[in-house]
Amino acid sequence: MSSVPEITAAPGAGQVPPDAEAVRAEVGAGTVEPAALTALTSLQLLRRLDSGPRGLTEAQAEERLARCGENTVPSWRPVSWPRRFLGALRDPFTTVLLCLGLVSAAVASWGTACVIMTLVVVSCALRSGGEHQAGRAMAALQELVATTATVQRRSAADAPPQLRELPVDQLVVGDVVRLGPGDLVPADVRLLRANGLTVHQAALTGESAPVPKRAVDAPPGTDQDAPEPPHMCFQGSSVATGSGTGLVVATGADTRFAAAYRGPARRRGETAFDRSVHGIAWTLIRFMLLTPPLVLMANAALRGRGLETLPFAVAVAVGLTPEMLPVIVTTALARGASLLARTSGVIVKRLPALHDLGAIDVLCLDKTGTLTQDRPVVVRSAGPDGAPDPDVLHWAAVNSFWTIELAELPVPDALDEAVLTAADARGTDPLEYEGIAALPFDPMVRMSTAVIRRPGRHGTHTLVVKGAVEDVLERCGRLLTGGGGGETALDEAARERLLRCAAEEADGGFRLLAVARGDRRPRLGGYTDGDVRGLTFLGFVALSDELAPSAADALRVLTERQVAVKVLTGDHPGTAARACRDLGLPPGEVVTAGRLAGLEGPALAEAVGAATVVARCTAQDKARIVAALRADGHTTGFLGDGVNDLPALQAADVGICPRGAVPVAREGADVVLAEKDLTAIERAITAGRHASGNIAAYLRITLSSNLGNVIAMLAAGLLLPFLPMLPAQVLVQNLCFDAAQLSLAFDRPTVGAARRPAVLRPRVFLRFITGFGLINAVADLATFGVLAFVAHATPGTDSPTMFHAGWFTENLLTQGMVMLLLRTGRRAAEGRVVGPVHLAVTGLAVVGLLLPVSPVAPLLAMSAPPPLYYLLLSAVLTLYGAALAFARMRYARRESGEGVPDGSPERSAEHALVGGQNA
Ligand SMILES: Nc1ncnc2c1ncn2[C@@H]1O[C@H](COP(=O)(O)OP(=O)(O)OP(=O)(O)O)[C@@H](O)[C@H]1O
Repeated sequence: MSSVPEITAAPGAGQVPPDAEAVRAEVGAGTVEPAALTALTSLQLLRRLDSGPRGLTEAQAEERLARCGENTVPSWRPVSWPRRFLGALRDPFTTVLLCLGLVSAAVASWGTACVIMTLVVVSCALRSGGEHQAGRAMAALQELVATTATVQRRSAADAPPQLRELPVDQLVVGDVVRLGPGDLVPADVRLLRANGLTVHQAALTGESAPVPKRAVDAPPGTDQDAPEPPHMCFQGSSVATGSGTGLVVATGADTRFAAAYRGPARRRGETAFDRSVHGIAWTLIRFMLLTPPLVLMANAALRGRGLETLPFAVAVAVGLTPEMLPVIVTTALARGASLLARTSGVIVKRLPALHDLGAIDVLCLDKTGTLTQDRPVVVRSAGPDGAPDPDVLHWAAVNSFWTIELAELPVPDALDEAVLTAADARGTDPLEYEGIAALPFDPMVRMSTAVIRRPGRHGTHTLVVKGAVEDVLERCGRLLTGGGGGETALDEAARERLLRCAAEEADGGFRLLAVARGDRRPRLGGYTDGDVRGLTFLGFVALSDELAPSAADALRVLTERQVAVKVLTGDHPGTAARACRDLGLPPGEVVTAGRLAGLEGPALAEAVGAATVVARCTAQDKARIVAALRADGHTTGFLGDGVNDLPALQAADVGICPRGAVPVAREGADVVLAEKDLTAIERAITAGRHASGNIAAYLRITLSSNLGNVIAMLAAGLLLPFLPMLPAQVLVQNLCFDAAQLSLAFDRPTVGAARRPAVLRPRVFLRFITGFGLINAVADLATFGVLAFVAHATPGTDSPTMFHAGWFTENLLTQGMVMLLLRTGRRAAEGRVVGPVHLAVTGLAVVGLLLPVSPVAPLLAMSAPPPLYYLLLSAVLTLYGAALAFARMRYARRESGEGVPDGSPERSAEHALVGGQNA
């Protein structure tokens, strides 16, 4: 990796600043012509933008902000309610309903068309209202984790510049900003200074490897005219390594990112949410589209009817539609997310991520700061022979001091701080050397280098290197011997011995830094990674890092909840394995990323499946492993906080980071924890499983009863000389169902609902609802039998109106029973709580029993059935309830594994289905 020591902007000689009006117009418009960005020298550009190397004054910045507006990408501004309503119309269910409405209107079936339109409007209004509310709540939550930029400003023209953290949206053209590892580039920036700076700009160019950047002041015509000029950093990219200072040249809608932005900020491919909820929705839509032709064919074949059955066929398809699904999904997820934020400080930035949290069956996490506290303390330093040697710590501290100093790192690394604290206590003074250049820590090469000049050695530069043992040893050709400063060649045997020695230290749980040094002739150009060769190995510094207090408990609970934990770390395998063992997580086979290098796809997933720890991972290794696990069918979460965690955060179904993570990780994650505390993840996973459980309950209940109704409608359509249900009745019944089913989004789930990953698998799910739908159909058909008997036994009651009323009552009552018996919510054994579902079911029963006997009944073409009907109906309902309870018990038993071998697809299918009902 190349790096260049600081290059400072050269003066823009001979350039006349434009007149003040022109500057104001240009800055006011928030634009500078692209050619000026690359063609002018830094100083010319600073003048052009009426700024300076010391930054803007607060007054200038305020005036520009008022004139140009905030620095936000236009497409990320809040969506208005009417736009949300129109957006809801694009939902696939709504589209199918609209098509069915058009078909009805085309055959002049106005009643059915009106019913369909009412359903569409009600569900779109509820959905867009819910989304609007959820969007506002999410925006408020996201404010809590909003990214800031380090900006250099002055309180007055003659005041000294001060660095301060500012919300990114407050930046204006002409601001001078500082960039450090893990920072998001907050606007389009022309670099004034850079040190070892590399940026990830995949969001703009698709290139995954970090790209080196440097300040360039040469005249135009060189590589600065390239599409990706090396001295420009664009909004949407992030700092991988090094540091820089830059001038903001474009903000908001004028940035290159805003121009290129189309659609969501990142596309991570199909997530667990897409696979389950969307998968089920599309399967249902196929069924809905198939239904009308099937009904037409059945009527033609069995009753010789023609196209006149089309409105009825359409009504049957509408009956299958779970039109409230989007509303329930949004409500359940939004409610879960806001509860989680209130009770645990966990912020879910993307609503479907809450569902995906509930479906996680593999959680990958880094070690440092997650399993450990990331508060390293130096315990000893030793020479190559293992004997204590304070000199090794001395050189490590010289490296830390000068890399922090020269690279202008805004936040020093915890290891550097620990080394400096320990060396300070022993009287090391790095200022006795002169700092020349620095290659800050790069997680790809796993080392940092400081170039210094030692007192009295004018013709020599000394490279002081510290980093991971294997990597530093690779750059060493010699070895320090004894205390007298003698050196010897580093042969293979010595290398093996040193690696063994390091492994022993790591097995003790220590983090290790290897330290090396090498003298060079001074060079004029900048130092690069290629110069770090032929060093002399000085020894090791060992550091301890206490385990995180809550980690052991959280790991145990995660295991109980059937979440497999994988530790993907950049650290030594021994250190990581020891941390796992001490936390009660058996490390199993410990592999290094190097050993997985040649593996891809299923082979990689299998190798990782057998291991708990994968050590010496780079950022790309972590992402590759997460992607392979996902491709293998796992719903994968990734928890990380460092700059080297970003690709994995984006590759996972759910990227999770703590609030203290580097800005780029916070931006890339879907879920932000208040603390880097594993117990918070466990609570978040539980909340996700509860929300998914309620969505699954809605689907189970709605689809089982809808399917039952459709089968009954088909049978009645073939058997009866009149329509089994009129459009107005379909409408009232559906509206009652919809209102009642909303309560499922607020249901309180059982303890058991969180025991295993909540996955909805479309095929298995459909098998489940077919079973329960058939029971419902049998109940409906039995009701028809009862109605026929009552009509026969009670003279004067054989009218369609009595049939309509009788079936209406039965439908609402059976719907209520299904809701009580198939929901995920609290069972009687867990407490006698009257929840929203109980209230909704009571409402359904009241409407079902009273409406047909009320004065409204004639308006809906209903007439009250005789008492005999109610008597017989109670018998039907009792049998129906018993059948439902029995079927559910059987499913629950199969879910707990009786008769189904462990690990069989059928067993996991049952998990998916009855997820959490069995308390
Ligand atoms: N500031 C630093 N200077 C020099 N070497 C470092 C520095 N920080 C880490 N290292 C070395 O690089 C190795 C890998 O560090 P990296 O930051 O990739 O992973 P980590 O923080 O140890 O683990 P995790 O991936 O679990 O957060 C460390 O084991 C250490 O030897």
